Amino acid sequence: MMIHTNNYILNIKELWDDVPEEYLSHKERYENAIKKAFIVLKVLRQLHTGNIQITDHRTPTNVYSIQDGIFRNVNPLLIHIGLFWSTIAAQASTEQQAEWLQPDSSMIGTYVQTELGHGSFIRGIETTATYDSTTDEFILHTPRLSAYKWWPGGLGNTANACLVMAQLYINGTCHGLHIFLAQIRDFDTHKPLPGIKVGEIGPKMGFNTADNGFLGFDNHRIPRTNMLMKNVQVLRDGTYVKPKHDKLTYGSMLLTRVTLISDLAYQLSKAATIAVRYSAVRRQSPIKSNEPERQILDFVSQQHKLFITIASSHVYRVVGLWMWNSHKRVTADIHEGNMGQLPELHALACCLKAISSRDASALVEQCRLACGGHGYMMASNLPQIYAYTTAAVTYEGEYTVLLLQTARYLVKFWRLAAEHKPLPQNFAYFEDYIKKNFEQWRNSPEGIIEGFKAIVAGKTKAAYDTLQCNLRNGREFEEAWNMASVQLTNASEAYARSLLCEVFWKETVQLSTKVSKSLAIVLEQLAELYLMYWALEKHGDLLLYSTISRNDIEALQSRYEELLALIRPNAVGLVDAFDIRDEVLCSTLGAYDGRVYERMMEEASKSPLNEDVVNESFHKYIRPVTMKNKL
Ligand SMILES: CCCCCCCCCC/C=C\CCCCC/C=C/C(=O)SCCNC(=O)CCNC(=O)[C@H](O)C(C)(C)COP(=O)(O)OP(=O)(O)OC[C@H]1O[C@@H](n2cnc3c(N)ncnc32)[C@H](O)[C@@H]1OP(=O)(O)O
Ligand SMILES: Cc1cc2nc3c(=O)[nH]c(=O)nc-3n(C[C@H](O)[C@H](O)[C@H](O)COP(=O)(O)OP(=O)(O)OC[C@H]3O[C@@H](n4cnc5c(N)ncnc54)[C@H](O)[C@@H]3O)c2cc1C
Repeated sequence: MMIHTNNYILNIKELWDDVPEEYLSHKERYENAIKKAFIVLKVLRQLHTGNIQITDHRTPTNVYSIQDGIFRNVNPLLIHIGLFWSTIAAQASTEQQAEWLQPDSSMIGTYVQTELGHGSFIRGIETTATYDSTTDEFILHTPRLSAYKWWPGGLGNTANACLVMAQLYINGTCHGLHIFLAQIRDFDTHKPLPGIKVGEIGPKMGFNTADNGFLGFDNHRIPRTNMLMKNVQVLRDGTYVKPKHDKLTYGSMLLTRVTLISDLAYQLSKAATIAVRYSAVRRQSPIKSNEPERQILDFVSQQHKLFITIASSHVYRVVGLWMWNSHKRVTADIHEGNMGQLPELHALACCLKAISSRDASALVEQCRLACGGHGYMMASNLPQIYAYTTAAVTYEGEYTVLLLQTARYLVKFWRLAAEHKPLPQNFAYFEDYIKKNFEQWRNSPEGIIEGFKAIVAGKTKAAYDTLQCNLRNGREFEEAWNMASVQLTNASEAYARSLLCEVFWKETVQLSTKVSKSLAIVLEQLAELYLMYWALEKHGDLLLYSTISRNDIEALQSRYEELLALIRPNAVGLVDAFDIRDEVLCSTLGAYDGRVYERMMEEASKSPLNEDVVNESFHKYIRPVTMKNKL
């Protein structure tokens, strides 16, 4: 069968709610979401097996993006689809993949890593997998409360299998963290298997249909062949065959961090679409007293809040794709046994995941605030987008922890520079900074990119010098590192921003040669706006570390304001171009037809509190008090 994915899914009636999700209980929400999740899974399986074929050439991304409308919250099978499958595909041996990756598999899985006691510091994970050579099995065990797995999506009620991260023990020796496939529920009855304690962790700020769960093992046995063995093996006699790189086990986190950048770009484009369309419909106060009230989008301060969100969505889409391609390249190298590029990819993924999630949540919130009171309504969908987006600052590597990973990488290169050792081309600017080869400031995108590099060099130097000073004062390295950690994260953040500016600008300039002249102009305006915005935000750093002057900053401010005016006529067109359907936006404020007030009234009429003209609580609680006072 040939289908158009969007039309096909939009026509599956059971996927679309009559009652808004907010009015359901925690339990009803899950049950509603899981019903839909299995309809979506069926479509994905049909696409995978070729039983249905698409005419719109964009799946599974298509299915992925439309699911935001179907669930409004989160697909409880997100981790099954996004992490369980992909981890098996990346880390299981060919034989294991052939067995486990069957399209008609009974396994519904999840990725079980974090524990009550440890999330960031995964070497501290306490769950053990002890090899028993007499039975050729691993014994999974949760030694204490803090070792209970806590958080995995889909674990609470849905999954019957999982990939568990545990400390591998063979003959009393700990070989560190490894991944094991464990069945946790009976495939037929869905009851937890003996030795398994599993449940759901309760309501959260968002992700309330994600079915996050807890899990404990009481000496639960699994076959030896259930350890993921592509990169590392345990042989029948208990011989341990080491991986080529000891962080290959962390590959799923690396991949998800890369993928997340594009997902956050998409969340930003949703928030921008809602806020810009609303700002074109909403009129509030005239600009000149004798004129009619203006669209709020005409207020320059409103443009300042919103156009950076449009631009940032483009930045993260471009940089997300750039990282995706790097990941593909590095993975191919790793297959050939070459691990050389892995540290760089890890360092880039860490800081870009950290900054993209932090930017996205701040900008989504900015869009919500830009919609005034109406942005506070759940029916605007901005609170849900915010709750979803802000979670990404924490999961898959917490913000500060990831920035500190990138800082390790920067400090290594600074040390080389300080010792006058050869540097890779992309860090040649460290040497320039040390030699005080400062470029004359240029008020142009290229000039700003150079300025940002000077900030990276300056902040890395400051952090490095503090580190050295702490060491000279007798501190141990880890303590000295901790004492310098504010400066180290600042250096990492600056590095991420310089990468974002450079990659976005270069990719835009390249893209501009391939599109129409009029489109190229708008794309370059957006890219320039992004660079100017951040140069102005960071003007203090530029004054400290580059050759910028006060006059240059004033000129940047004027150009920035000019760009806001140039982008204004295209603002609605730019968000329309994100091409997000109303069914996915789920917003009274952001629908294509602009019927904001009508939709708000229609949504309000769905409130159960409007079902009775007089709510029964009046008779129970209000009237006895108010009538008594009258007497
Ligand atoms: C309809 C269907 C469509 C389906 C589409 C799916 C699309 C998916 C899109 C995604 C969208 C949404 C996803 C939502 C999912 C939410 C689910 C969330 C899941 C999770 O959160 S899982 C748990 C994640 N946990 C973490 O991330 C923990 C963070 N901590 C760590 O990663 C590490 O511990 C660390 C990075 C802090 C390092 O710790 P440690 O072991 O102590 O190491 P160090 O001593 O610091 O470093 C040692 C050296 O190793 C290097 N290193 C570390 N990590 C890596 C790595 N991953 N790769 C390579 N190298 C690594 C480190 O740099 C050090 O090197 P050095 O010594 O400096 O040379
Ligand atoms: C919505 C959601 C979904 C999730 N889904 C999953 C899942 O499917 N599977 C799974 O396994 N996990 C999942 N997680 C767990 C998630 O990966 C962890 O919460 C995350 O890695 C952060 O770890 P933590 O909670 O232990 O925070 P902590 O590490 O305790 O962080 C708390 C504070 O301590 C600071 N801190 C910690 N260590 C350091 C350090 N070394 N230096 C400086 N500061 C430090 C942090 O910066 C932070 O400010 C999910 C979490 C959320 C919120």
